[in-house]
Amino acid sequence: HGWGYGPANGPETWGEEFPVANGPRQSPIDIIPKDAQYTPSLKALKLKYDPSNSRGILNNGHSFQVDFEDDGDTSTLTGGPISGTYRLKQFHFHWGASDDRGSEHTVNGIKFPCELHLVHWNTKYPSFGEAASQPDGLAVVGVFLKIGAANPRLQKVLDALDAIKTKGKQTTFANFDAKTLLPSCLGYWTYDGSLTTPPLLESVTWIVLKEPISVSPAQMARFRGLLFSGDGEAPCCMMDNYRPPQPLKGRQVRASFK
Ligand SMILES: NS(=O)(=O)c1nccs1
Ligand SMILES: [Zn+2]
Repeated sequence: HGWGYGPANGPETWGEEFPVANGPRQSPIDIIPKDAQYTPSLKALKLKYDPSNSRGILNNGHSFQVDFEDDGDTSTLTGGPISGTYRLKQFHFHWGASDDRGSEHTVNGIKFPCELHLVHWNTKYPSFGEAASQPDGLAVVGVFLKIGAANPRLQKVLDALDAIKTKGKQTTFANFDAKTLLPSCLGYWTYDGSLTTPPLLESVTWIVLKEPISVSPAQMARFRGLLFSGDGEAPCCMMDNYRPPQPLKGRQVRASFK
């Protein structure tokens, strides 16, 4: 059986098959705002997403993701700490079994109940796969979800989950504007890191937004209705699908805001 989040195949075991798990630029990390270097030369994030690029929503057995058509430069990330143009490939979430945990990045050791990742790849490379093996290949925007009022922007995503309950299920997911999932303020922390799931490739420029978006307890319960397991297998609830913070190993975290 492959990697997962259980006692036998979870984050503490990933280094056996993926030795980079103990590398110099692993993610996520604990962000300590007072240790972040305010860098006025950091540009504002420019996110231009075309809703017509959304394709489908898939339960991949580790999380669920919304996939985007990335054959052209219609849904892109530019500005921020990166140079060039990065294309939106997919977004997905990580969450906990209860509202006291679930995020991958933490802030002053505080865990959020959920974290959204918008995954982009550098168009200087021919494909996502190629980019994923390059030190400047990927840029992931992380957004914290904080318990509060129900978030109407999540509704379309949540309503699609009943159709992808088990591993491998997917359904069409058209005309979704990923921009609606972003908070109003785009202030961010940024650092050099990795994928937080195997193969844990050290190719990600992380851009973690300071302002969370809201999610209600009832909405969180719907994430937890998904299954890690496939149709006909013993049902295993999809929750606690997060990697804990990794050693900073001397890396600097920069802030786009004071
Ligand atoms: N959780 S993550 O955004 O670092 C990621 N892992 C694999 C593809 S994208
Ligand atoms: Zn992720």
